[in-house]
Amino acid sequence: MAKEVMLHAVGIDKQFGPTHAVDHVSLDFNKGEIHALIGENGSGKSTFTNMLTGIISIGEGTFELDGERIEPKNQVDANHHGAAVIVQEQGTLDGLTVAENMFLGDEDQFISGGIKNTGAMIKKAQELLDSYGLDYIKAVDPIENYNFEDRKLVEIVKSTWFGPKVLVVDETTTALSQNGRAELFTVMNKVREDNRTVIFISHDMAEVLAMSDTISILRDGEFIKTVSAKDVTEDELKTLMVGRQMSEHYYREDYEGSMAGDVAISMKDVSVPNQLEDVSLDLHKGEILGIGGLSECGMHEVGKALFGASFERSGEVTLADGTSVKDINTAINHSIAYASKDRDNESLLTADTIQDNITLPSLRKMGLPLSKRRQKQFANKYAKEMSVKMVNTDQFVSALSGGNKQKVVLARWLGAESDILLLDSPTRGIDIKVKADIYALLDEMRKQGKAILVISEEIMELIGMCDRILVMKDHKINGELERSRELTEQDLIALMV
Ligand SMILES: Nc1ncnc2c1ncn2[C@@H]1O[C@H](COP(=O)(O)OP(=O)(O)OP(=O)(O)O)[C@@H](O)[C@H]1O
Repeated sequence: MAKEVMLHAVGIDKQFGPTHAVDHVSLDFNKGEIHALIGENGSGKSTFTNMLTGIISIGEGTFELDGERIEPKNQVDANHHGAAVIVQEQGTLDGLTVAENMFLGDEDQFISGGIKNTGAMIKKAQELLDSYGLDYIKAVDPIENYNFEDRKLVEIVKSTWFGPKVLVVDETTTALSQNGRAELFTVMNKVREDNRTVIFISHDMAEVLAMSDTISILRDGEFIKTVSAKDVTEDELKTLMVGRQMSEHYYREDYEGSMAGDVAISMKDVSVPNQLEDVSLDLHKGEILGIGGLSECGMHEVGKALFGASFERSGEVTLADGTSVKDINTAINHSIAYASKDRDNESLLTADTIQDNITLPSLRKMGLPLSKRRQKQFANKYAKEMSVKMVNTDQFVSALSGGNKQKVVLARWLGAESDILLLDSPTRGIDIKVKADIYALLDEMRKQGKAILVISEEIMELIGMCDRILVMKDHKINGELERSRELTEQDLIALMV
């Protein structure tokens, strides 16, 4: 039976100054399907869907949703027309409760006689959270009480409870752990079963093939092709995205024992309330140490604790020379790099330029007086090394695509020539081509004797890149696995649950 079209996009176009982000794209999305939109970083995926969901205005072209032409003025307006989005970065606002975030712009339903019935709003929000199995999240709490993943789960409820006709899931999976992903996939499948539509943006080709019915490819803002998921392989998709054949190599290929040297940094009996309980570990020079686990296991706090960025930390973090790392300043002064999972809030100065972001921890090294020309050369060198897709380094970081922001974070620490790298979700939102480059870079740094910690939700990344993997459960280390050809996803999962 021929499928009915849910969303008919004709000649959709957007330019940002010299950047032609979306170039006259015409595309149909059917009812009852999960339709993946794939392409390299900066290929225009988010710009296309942001026009549909009211985050930015439409440059040119028309969207017809279920027979109605829509031109959303903002996200709330888009919701009212049946288009919703779960964004790549933080989609909830500080300073509001969970309930207020869920009904932001839609509070009218709780107002009668000019008075807002807050109790009714909290009750409805809690009922919705409970119905998604998220009863541990309290509608009445300030949203700041919750971590990045929980806030994403709130956003999933916020974006779907009213049954949107089209739901955009923009590179959300990599912000979630295994159980968070399962929750998201349940929601996506439900949208499909209800004969509505999901537009699914992801850089994980295995996930794209497993989840979607149809796949459309964008390259440099242009529409390339739509294929049926059952007729295409991962390699064919990669070739379509990149425009040339990709090499087979991806992860490290050596399995002959680790080259690990002396301990570079260690943590002993470190506890952080509700996050870590008596965690001890050694990170050696010349090794990549992986940390994995399910959400709430505390793994993201390990990076923060080592970087001196935890609140209320007890226990010791010590460098090889005996220095105790108690705060961020000490960490930076001793050449420690840290990339947070919450990129926009904790890793980047989004209101500053690419140059400022890249040079920040290296300014002292450049010496006084600070030469503008040197700073520019420095930023250019490392932005180029990470293939940041940009107009130039004077561009604001806020104007970059998600994956390109992540490249700026990595360019900064590459430039700082840090000896210890603490990388939380280092390839989050990064396309396959750059991912391969980052893996090669990590391997090179390891060979140079740098100590590298990789905290990751990507089990294959941990298996493929790490010399050792510590698996966490309930805020403690639950087991250690050595690098081996025989290691499987199941070995890690068994220690996570
Ligand atoms: N507000 C903006 N101002 C200037 N340029 C922008 C802006 N938003 C996006 N761009 C540019 O438009 C292009 C497309 O970006 P977009 O975010 O749509 O890519 P994407 O395919 O979603 O990438 P990613 O996979 O990294 O999320 C990029 O070159 C980006 O730098």
